[in-house]
Amino acid sequence: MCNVRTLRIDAKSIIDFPVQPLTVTDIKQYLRSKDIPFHDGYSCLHAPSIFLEPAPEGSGRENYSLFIDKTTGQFLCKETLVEGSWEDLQDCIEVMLNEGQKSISPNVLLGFPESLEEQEEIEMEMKEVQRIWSSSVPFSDLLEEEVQLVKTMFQIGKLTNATLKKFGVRFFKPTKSLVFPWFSGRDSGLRGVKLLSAAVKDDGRVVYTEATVPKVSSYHNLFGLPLMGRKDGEVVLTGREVDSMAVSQATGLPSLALPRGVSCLPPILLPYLEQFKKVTLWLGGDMRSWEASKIFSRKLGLKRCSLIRPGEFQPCPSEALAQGRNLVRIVKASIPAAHKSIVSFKQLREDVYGELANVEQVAGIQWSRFLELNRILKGHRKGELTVFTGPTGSGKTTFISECALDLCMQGVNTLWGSFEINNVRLAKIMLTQFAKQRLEENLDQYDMWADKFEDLPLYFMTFHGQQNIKTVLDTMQHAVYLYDISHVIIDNLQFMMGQENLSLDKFAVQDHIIGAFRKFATNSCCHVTLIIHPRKEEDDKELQTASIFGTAKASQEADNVLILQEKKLVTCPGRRSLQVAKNRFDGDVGIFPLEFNKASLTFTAPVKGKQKLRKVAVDKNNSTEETEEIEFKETSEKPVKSAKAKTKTVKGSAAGKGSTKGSTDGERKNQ
Ligand SMILES: Nc1ncnc2c1ncn2[C@@H]1O[C@H](COP(=O)(O)OP(=O)(O)OP(=O)(O)O)[C@@H](O)[C@H]1O
Repeated sequence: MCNVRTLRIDAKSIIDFPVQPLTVTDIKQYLRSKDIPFHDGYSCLHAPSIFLEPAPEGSGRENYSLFIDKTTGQFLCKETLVEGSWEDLQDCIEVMLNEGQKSISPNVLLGFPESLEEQEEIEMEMKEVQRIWSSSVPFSDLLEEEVQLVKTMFQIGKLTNATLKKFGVRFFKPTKSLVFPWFSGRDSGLRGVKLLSAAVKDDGRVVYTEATVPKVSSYHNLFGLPLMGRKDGEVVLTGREVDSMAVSQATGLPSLALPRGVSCLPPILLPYLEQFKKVTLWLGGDMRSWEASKIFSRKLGLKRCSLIRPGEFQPCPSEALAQGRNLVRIVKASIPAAHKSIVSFKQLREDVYGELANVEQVAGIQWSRFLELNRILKGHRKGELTVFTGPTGSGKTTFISECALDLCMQGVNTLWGSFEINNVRLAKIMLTQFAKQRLEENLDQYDMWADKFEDLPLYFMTFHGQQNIKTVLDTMQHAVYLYDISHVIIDNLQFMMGQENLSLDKFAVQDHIIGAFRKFATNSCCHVTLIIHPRKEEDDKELQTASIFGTAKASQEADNVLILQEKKLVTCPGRRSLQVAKNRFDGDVGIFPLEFNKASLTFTAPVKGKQKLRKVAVDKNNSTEETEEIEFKETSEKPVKSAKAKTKTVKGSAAGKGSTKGSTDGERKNQ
């Protein structure tokens, strides 16, 4: 039944996914068959909550607080905060109707027992949230010089104290962090905090780091939510808390910040955005934000979304405020997200300009371990299809694993379809490459590396062996919706061949499958890397594009063709090189040698000596004993580089080992 899971190999990390994908028609038909009224919203259907006593008939107070995601069927009752899968909801409705009731207690699902370990973790996290919050200081309690210093540090000099107060922002002295609270929309209870810290690097750059409690995978704060009025019909969605405050202060418009910026829009947040007839996405000032805003607007419903195109005069909101720009005018100049399929150059002209003016960003994410790939391919771009081949057993999986890991460590949300080797083996390879050392010999470091590894936006399909292409594509689509996946790796294509129509010849089947992946990559704005075996060649011959198994379709459809070349030299048996045989982006092709390191399974240099944990500097004067154990992610330079700070004393705080289950965005939290 379930096809996607995160690394943590336990039942809770599996997402319910029906083999037959759900359609909105199925959901509507079911609700109608049970006489449950509903409205058709933007991303969700709205129905009266079955978890609340129904309002007296004719009172007009019917509470449509149950939101059912039109794509997944996942539901959330905004009043009781009960949430769960479509199957859970159906079960609840059946039980309710069987008992002849008009509502059902939220405890049916709320009471779903978490494991003892999970309960303890949640409790510990909540204590940590409270501890940080109560030892943080409201801006009104800081001396004016301190306020100015903090504002300078975070480049928010133009934000007024009144705005900071309105959004409930505080300052946590021990780590010199801004504290953004996560208040539940329902009862204003504190559910979490995000800490933003600034540090000056040796070269004078200021690097901002973020930490959340609870851990980022279960931190679902739409910052600013308690300030929304029931009647507000318009919102400006930003990628950072400081941006939302800038928009709110300068325009007076309601504004919300996404918890993880441009990296994803978890569907669990969609119900909270249903009330807005107009959503303006102003996610930042670079091309990545622009791409993300186009992708997110699909989830939100294109028709109600307008996008702010980044540019010299339209930076991110906080920068616009700092530069004294007119934010009202920028919001007014936003462009509708809904586009016609035929466009004139007039409509494209700004896009073309954007590409010309931002050559580096358009080239995609840069590999940090494979500089030669950057030189030839220029970067990793969304929506492309890469075909990768190489002799049997030459190290294709091992190489692609490191290549994908490199991108994932930089915030590329990644989904693996490993049909040949199981996920535990694959994760072991990746973890070894991540740690750049043989962990078998350093088991004492396992937890430290596994904790960091778990924070990567990395997901695995649980398929093994031969699979049907439609099921695989449906699962990929589902994962793109849930996790904003932007890179899927399929290892390998041959595992999709066996299930197809046997009356067709195998080349036709393969062509059909390649066509389907191509279409998926383009339509979902997701990079697909497809491993295909080569046809049988003589052993000592180098492979070429024409050596890819099947017809020429694979290389025609691919944007990039990569070949792992193996030189059978007696003197140097492990010698491999990577050939870029096709590059549709700018045509550059080339080949470069790879050095394989058997201990770290990497094709790049392993670390020398023992790995050291990075420490986050603390203010000695202010450091209470429990100040350091907070996990930070750098946000300014490399978006998802996680460095964990270790504590002197505190046990079991949020960043400690196993502090939060690797819970997934789509999972039921049973709050
Ligand atoms: N450059 C290399 N030199 C020597 N051994 C390597 C090299 N790269 C990978 N290996 C080792 O070779 C084995 C096979 O690697 P891998 O599974 O990545 O190959 P593959 O090409 O994906 O295989 P298949 O063709 O079966 O799909 C692994 O044990 C791996 O550690």
